[in-house]
Amino acid sequence: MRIGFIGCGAMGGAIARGAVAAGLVDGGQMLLYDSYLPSAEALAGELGAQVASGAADVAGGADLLVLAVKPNVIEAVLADVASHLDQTLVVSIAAGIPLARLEAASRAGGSGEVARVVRAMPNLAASVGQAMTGLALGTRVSEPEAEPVRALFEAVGRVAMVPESLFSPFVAMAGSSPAFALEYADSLARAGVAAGLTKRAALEYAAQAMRGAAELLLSELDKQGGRSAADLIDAVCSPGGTTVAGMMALDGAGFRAATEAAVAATIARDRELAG
Ligand SMILES: NC(=O)C1=CN([C@@H]2O[C@H](COP(=O)(O)OP(=O)(O)OC[C@H]3O[C@@H](n4cnc5c(N)ncnc54)[C@H](O)[C@@H]3O)[C@@H](O)[C@H]2O)C=CC1
Ligand SMILES: O=C(O)[C@@H]1CCC=N1
Repeated sequence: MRIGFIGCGAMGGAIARGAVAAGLVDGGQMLLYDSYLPSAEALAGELGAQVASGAADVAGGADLLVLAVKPNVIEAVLADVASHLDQTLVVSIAAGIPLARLEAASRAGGSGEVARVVRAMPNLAASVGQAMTGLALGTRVSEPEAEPVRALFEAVGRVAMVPESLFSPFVAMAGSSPAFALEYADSLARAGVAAGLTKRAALEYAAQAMRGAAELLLSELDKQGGRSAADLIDAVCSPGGTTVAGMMALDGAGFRAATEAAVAATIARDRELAG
């Protein structure tokens, strides 16, 4: 399978690196384009991939084309390459842009036919094989036909089929939430520094604890009748102990309310981008 990327920034790079690291494809099977050439060249140098001379060359030369550009340019980019997509399955990872708009852009730019498009919402952890990706299929793509897309994102993490009507909450849960989690890690570590730890050590302790908590929760969710997050919290909180004191301070400072506000703002912005 030849995979093409238009856009080699944070996410194009993360998915390309993750796919090569997982052994899904060889770097040599990748074709890269970015309007800022040094980005494509740097990624190609790292992965042994080829740099295309233009977006149309990537579109025509790939079985699977990942559009990893910002939401405000994706429709123009798709329209520009639409006449080269006869043999190509397209994946958009743009926040906010619905399949109907992507299909319309491909119809307008091509010969009047709608491209085969899949909408995906991965996250930055694709580069280390730990993304959570939601997928929704366009009108011309069946689940079996979307198998290469599923394989790409399974190589870089977990995958769920998500109804497009739920993409905005999915962005909040999985696309944007790595930033929320990192903000939590940084806040935890800053407090650790105030208590005398070095920032490097505090971040390592916090990150490993977060990884442990995440793996614990996933292992329970993967079991029939596994424990919930609340059950696991109860298992950490010894009666009269340290954790319950910390949990009550989190409640008092509005941790839940702050998290709910972050999710609501993310959903609102995603819907605003959808127009
Ligand atoms: N950053 C993240 O954690 C996530 C981002 N996304 C989505 O991924 C997409 C890309 O985001 P990032 O990688 O963060 O942005 P980025 O700014 O790091 O990368 C975008 C790349 O596209 C290039 N570019 C701009 N216009 C272009 C054009 N006309 N043709 C070819 N290349 C062009 C830029 O030079 C840049 O290298 C966005 O649509 C965003 O909504 C989705 C999930 C997570
Ligand atoms: O902030 C954004 O718009 C993108 C989408 C999800 C993560 N980053």
